[in-house]
Amino acid sequence: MKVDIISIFPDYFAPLDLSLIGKARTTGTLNLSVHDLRTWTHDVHRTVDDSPYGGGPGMVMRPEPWGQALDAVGSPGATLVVPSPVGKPFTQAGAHELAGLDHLVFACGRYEGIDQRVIDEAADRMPVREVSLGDYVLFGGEVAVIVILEAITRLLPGVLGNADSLTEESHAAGLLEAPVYTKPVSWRDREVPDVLRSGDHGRIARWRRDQSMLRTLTRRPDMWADYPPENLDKKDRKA
Ligand SMILES: Oc1ccccc1-c1ccno1
Repeated sequence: MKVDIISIFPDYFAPLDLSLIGKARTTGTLNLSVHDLRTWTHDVHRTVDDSPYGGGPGMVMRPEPWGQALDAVGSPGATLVVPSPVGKPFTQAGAHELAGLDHLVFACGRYEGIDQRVIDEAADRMPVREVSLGDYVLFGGEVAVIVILEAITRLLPGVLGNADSLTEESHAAGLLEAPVYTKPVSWRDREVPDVLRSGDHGRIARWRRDQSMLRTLTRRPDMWADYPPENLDKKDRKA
């Protein structure tokens, strides 16, 4: 997968040299390039913002640098991803959708945002996805891109050592994952549930499923409401 990130703070992405994303870059699974938006400014001050038409607080990112940056970085198969407070909520399903694409271009907005014409003009020549990480406001899109890119990269073939992790994790099957335990069996007078030490794999699987459903029902009633009833055994329907 080819990924380009455009930002006025390219150094924000130094962490993407680390851990499994760094390994994905080394192996070629992820072909990642980070670009400084100011590359496409031509004034002595390398200006990327200006005051908003109609007045109001703060500054707006100018369209010219963004237009030239997207011209330079884009490709016929590119999808523009713009983290934004007004975007569609980003979900695991969205991560899977983006992970299946060939080329992602991430635009990191700052200040009060990017001139709307940049998004509109881009949408005339490529798919555009405005995505929100949640109902809160950040300084800019850089942190959101790191989150989105991590969610995508772990879905790419060969990145996770054990692909089974992807099928049992939270949100993978529409449920929150069950609690996990490891050694020691007793810690500060708290014991690992006996069922997990029983060796009875059928019983363990049932216990984990029950725990997943209970967690989802109690912590995410919104997810529980969407959980397909056909996925529930008769025993569960009474829950
Ligand atoms: O608050 C933001 C500012 C810039 C870019 C993205 C965001 C945001 C907030 C929530 N999800 O994305």
